[in-house]
Amino acid sequence: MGLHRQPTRAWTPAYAGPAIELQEVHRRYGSIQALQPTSLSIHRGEVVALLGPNGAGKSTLVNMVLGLLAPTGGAVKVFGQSPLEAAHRIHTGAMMQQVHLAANLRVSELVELFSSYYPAPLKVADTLERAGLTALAGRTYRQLSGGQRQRVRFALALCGDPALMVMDEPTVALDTETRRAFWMEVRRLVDDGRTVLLTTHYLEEADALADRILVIDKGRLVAQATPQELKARVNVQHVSLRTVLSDPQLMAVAGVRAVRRQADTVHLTVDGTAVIAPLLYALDPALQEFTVRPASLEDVFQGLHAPQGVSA
Ligand SMILES: Nc1ncnc2c1ncn2[C@@H]1O[C@H](COP(=O)(O)OP(=O)(O)OP(=O)(O)O)[C@@H](O)[C@H]1O
Repeated sequence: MGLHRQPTRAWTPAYAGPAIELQEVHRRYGSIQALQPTSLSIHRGEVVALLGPNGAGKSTLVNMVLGLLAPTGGAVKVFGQSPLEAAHRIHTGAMMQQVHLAANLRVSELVELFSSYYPAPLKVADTLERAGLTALAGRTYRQLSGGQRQRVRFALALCGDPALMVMDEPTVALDTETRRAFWMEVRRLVDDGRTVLLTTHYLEEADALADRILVIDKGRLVAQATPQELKARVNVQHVSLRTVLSDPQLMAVAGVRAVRRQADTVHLTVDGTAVIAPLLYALDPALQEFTVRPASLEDVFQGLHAPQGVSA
């Protein structure tokens, strides 16, 4: 309902500058340059998604923001302080992929325990509610499913009432419904001025959540844009079908940019805004196995590396 939400502003750091600032930050592991020199600024109250494939450098960047990893060079500032100092001052909450928690403790006990580490935690009942754990409060951690455990990790990151929430692939194994509920909760985090930095493989997630998407590939920041700007750059959809139509006939259909065949299936790259099904059915009423897939992360990278867009 939101009516009972408290304006929990006691944590707001006095510093008025950006929540996160990276200046020429880079990180090397031996001969591997995991992150090229990168400069960026994340403002307070912003939700920023770090999007990129496996090994792109997302966790490296996030770990440096959390002070878990030192940069090889450059400066990281969180609320104008060193990341460790910011974490120490309880400005930062971290939801990481791997955490080991006492399996025999109940959910409510875990939240109480973690809350006790902080000087001004949220009320345990509020934390449970915001993480969707109220009904599971009496279960032990051992009894929880993977998705439910993820919600516990979210609760433990939130319970200290941080100004900045950093989340590494927070929804990776969640079903669609739980993922959407989680997105709403993240939007709620920023309602009262929190800043959110999260990593994801899912374009859809970045689209639903982020004010700004940072695309990272092979350790390089290759784009910074709003979801709208990014999608406009990859304005394609993918259509598959079985049809008697020839390649020239398909290419002549409005919106079709490219045709590719794989065994009996035809794959079309189509303008993102085109409504193509009626046109194809008019030409081949017997067509089969028509499926549409929206633009993927793959397309984002293709679009970024080929500014002219997809061509036949
Ligand atoms: N401790 C380490 N020692 C050596 N190389 C590492 C180490 N950690 C990461 N790397 C390398 O640095 C690069 C970036 O890794 P990073 O974990 O930041 O990527 P990521 O974008 O988070 O990937 P994923 O989506 O798979 O989690 C990769 O090439 C990875 O193999």
